Amino acid sequence: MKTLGEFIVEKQADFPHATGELTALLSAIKLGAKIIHRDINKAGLLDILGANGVENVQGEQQMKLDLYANEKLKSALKARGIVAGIASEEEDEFVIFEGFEDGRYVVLMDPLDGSSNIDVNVSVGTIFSIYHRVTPVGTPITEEDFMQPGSQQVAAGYVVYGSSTMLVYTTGNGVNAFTYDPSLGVFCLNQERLTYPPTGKMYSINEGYYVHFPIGVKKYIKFCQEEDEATYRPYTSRYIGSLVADFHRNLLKGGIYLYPQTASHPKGKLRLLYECNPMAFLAEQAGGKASDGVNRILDLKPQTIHERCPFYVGNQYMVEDVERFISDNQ
Ligand SMILES: O=P(O)(O)OC[C@H]1O[C@](O)(COP(=O)(O)O)[C@@H](O)[C@@H]1O
Ligand SMILES: [Mg+2]
Ligand SMILES: [Mg+2]
Repeated sequence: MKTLGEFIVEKQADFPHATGELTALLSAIKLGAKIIHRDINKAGLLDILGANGVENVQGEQQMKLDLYANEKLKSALKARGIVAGIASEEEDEFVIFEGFEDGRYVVLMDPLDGSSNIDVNVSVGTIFSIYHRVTPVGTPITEEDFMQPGSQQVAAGYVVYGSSTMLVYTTGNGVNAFTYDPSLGVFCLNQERLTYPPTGKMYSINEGYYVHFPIGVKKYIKFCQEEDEATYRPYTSRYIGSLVADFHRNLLKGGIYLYPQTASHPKGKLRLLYECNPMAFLAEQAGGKASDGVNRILDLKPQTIHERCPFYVGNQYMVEDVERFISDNQ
């Protein structure tokens, strides 16, 4: 058995100039994940279930669980002194860690993904994305540090709080997956260099918005439902409604996740910086592909912290199929 801590330190040895900072940063995320795991598992007992996720954690002030996750991750990251600031789904603006201008990293995160699923005991997640800052170390960070294309990510990953809690991450050298053992308090390696299976049989999309999808996506959905033995169609439809959980299942079983433009979200719902980019990095590292329907996600140049984009991610050939349907039906 190998723990996540041991694994990270072992991998650090592959980089002779490594300072240990990224190792410490990943440890901070690991700690944040353990805290969130603990409190999500007690959600019912702590009376934090409710229509809009309003909760009262540990007898303290009322806050939503995703805000609580945000605070826990933020303080775990800040305590290490190596992160100069963060951007988060739960923060309107990026946050400067005062006094930590020497930090070389910035972190972007979705502290609790799919949080509406908490109320019904369905898997949720945490997503993180790590960059080297582009402004000089020693100065306050600026928005520029967060407006980097996803191709510049140093590391990215997610934690899925499911029937077990798993942490899956990449530093650009393959995807590694760890399962949390709560009795020991450690994440244990269970798959190194994880890749998509060669064939995918699942498609994941909220078909409730079908009438508003671009025509190419509508035709792709019909394609998924047609019978064709050679290409394993019809595919199976699976949609949890937590990006992390849907992505994780498709990574293990093979499949595609789609979130196109809809009437309520004309640019797509998912956020480029802390949902699409980290998942795209993982997907590519696992031999898959991520696209906005036309462009590679990791090549997009962000304009604002919370910007959204259409998202298609999964087995490479499946993403290419949907891209073809989109381009043929412009
Ligand atoms: O309910 P919809 O429209 O299908 O949206 C589901 C998507 O929205 C999200 O919940 C957005 O994430 P947050 O819960 O972090 O806001 C994704 O996890 C998920 O894939
Ligand atoms: Mg989310
Ligand atoms: Mg969220």
